[in-house]
Amino acid sequence: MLKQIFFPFMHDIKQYVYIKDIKKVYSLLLPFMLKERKSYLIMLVLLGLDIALTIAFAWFFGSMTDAAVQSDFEKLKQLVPIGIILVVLSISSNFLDILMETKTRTGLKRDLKNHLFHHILRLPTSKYSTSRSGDLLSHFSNDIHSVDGLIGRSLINLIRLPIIYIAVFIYLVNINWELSLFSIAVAPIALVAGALFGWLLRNNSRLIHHLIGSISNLLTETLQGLPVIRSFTLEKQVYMDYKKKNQKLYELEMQNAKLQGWFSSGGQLVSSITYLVSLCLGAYYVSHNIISVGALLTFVNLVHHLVNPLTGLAGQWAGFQWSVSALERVINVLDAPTDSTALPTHFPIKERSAGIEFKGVSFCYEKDKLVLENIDLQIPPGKMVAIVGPSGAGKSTLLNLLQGFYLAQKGTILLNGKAKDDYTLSELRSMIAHVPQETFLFAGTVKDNLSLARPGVTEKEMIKAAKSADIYNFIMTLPEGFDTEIGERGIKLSGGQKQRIAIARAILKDAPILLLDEATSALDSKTESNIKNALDLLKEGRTTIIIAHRLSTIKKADLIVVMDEGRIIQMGRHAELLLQGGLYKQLNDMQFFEEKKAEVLNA
Ligand SMILES: Nc1ncnc2c1ncn2[C@@H]1O[C@H](COP(=O)(O)OP(=O)(O)OP(=O)(O)O)[C@@H](O)[C@H]1O
Repeated sequence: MLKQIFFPFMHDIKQYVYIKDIKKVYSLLLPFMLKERKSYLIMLVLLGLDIALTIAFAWFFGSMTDAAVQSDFEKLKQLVPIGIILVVLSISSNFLDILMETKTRTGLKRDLKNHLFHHILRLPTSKYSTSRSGDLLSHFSNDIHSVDGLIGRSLINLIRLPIIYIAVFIYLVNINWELSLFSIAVAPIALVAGALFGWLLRNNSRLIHHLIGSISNLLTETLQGLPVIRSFTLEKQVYMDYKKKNQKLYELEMQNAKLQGWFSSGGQLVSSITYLVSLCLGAYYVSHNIISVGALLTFVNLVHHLVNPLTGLAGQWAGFQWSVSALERVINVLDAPTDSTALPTHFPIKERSAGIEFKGVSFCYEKDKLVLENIDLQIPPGKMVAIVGPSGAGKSTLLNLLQGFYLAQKGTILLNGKAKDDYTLSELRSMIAHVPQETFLFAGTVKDNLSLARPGVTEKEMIKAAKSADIYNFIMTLPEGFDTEIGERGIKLSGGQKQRIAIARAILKDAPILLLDEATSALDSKTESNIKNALDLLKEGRTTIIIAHRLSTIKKADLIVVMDEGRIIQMGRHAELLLQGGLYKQLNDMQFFEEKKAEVLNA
């Protein structure tokens, strides 16, 4: 209550100083700073030396002037070597300071980037579906680079400026206390102006960092979706959008520049007035023999160290705010819980196959929107199960849960009788080879993409897998065979060729569980039947779950599971299900009719 009466602005001040945010950013930075503690220690020693040198130089100029005015050549001779020592010390400490500062700053940013990348790689799939890759990229390209205001020179300056202020003030009081008191009269003005400036700049900085993220999103999405942009003639629209955002960024940056300009000019005005008035007052004191000419020179030399720390400190504060607002965005990502503490890596699996069991599994991506409802499914080791059903029935979601991309809200999934969550992510994912609906190939050669399957894939194994996936002959027609570059995301290949390379990659993984999600959807019937034998061979002994819309490909499955609206509505073998009637028979009849129609039309 008393606090409210006597300090009614306390709440605002707290908000304005952002102690909580500063604590938060430094609790993130501290371990990285501690790693660079040796360099920081050297910088602190150099800081002490710098302060001593500042005062020593001022004293030196004053003494030289007095000796010159008094024609004291003996004193001048004594002062020259001191001057040389001061210059050598200053140059050496400056060199070492630049080296140490760069080392801490770049070393810390390197470690922070590694830490962020390590964290992003472990984020759950659900987090990726709510983040945009452009935003994530801008954390590396912009936000971490903006952290300079919290580390390195800026941090040392935040310590240096108040110390130099006090040291210089004490030294000046010894020369003339009236002059010194006048010189610090501007302190409150400079502090208030600096703080206000810092606050304005922080708000602006937030907007700029956010906008840079948004521009990065637009660029990545444009480059990834170029074919769509071209076919829908969206070039002009995208360009206008980009231009608008770029203009906004320009305006915000100009606003920042204006703020800095105003502040810097204000600072200059204050320091010039202080400087001039001290000079006039000093000249008056010299003319009345109160101080010597040398003392006046020392005073004038040092007085800007009384004004500059105040404006300088506020300038550092502004840089500090810029960095805090950038790091806040990084902290938002780092605050998100991860799937595992270690990065998943290849784990050698001995088993040839594995039993899978879904026990009362229910799942929703978004709250209260059930996508899977009470799924009970048992797949003995080495068996092949096909999942069919209309689009959106939840078939791929079942595979997502099995691979631990998402966690079921209810029920358990067992692998070889052991709960899926009791396996490490390395063990779980090494047990499964997955050919997803959308093939993703990396930029690089065919060989690069195939060797991702597992460590130590041999050339012989690669050729065998390529033959099984019916892609070997095609690879041999490429200019450099397996060493041919296939472009970003495999852009130089057709959909079917990409899919066959993905199948070859899954074959090479040699995992006990094989998941094929519409793995042959982009293939023509002839190619599909060519690789059918290979897939049959591959399935042998392994537990296979296959999602297919073309029912002809799954007739031989040990079990066919029919899904609709997140539930299993039918289960059995092909013939049994046809006898049962229901959705499976409807789907089958529809496809039979379509195939017949196509045959008649082609005849
Ligand atoms: N990441 C996600 N976030 C939110 N909802 C999702 C997500 N992925 C899928 N869904 C929703 O979950 C439901 C089931 O999707 P799923 O991909 O499992 O269907 P599917 O049976 O495999 O369909 P298709 O045969 O078309 O591939 C759909 O309604 C879909 O909109």
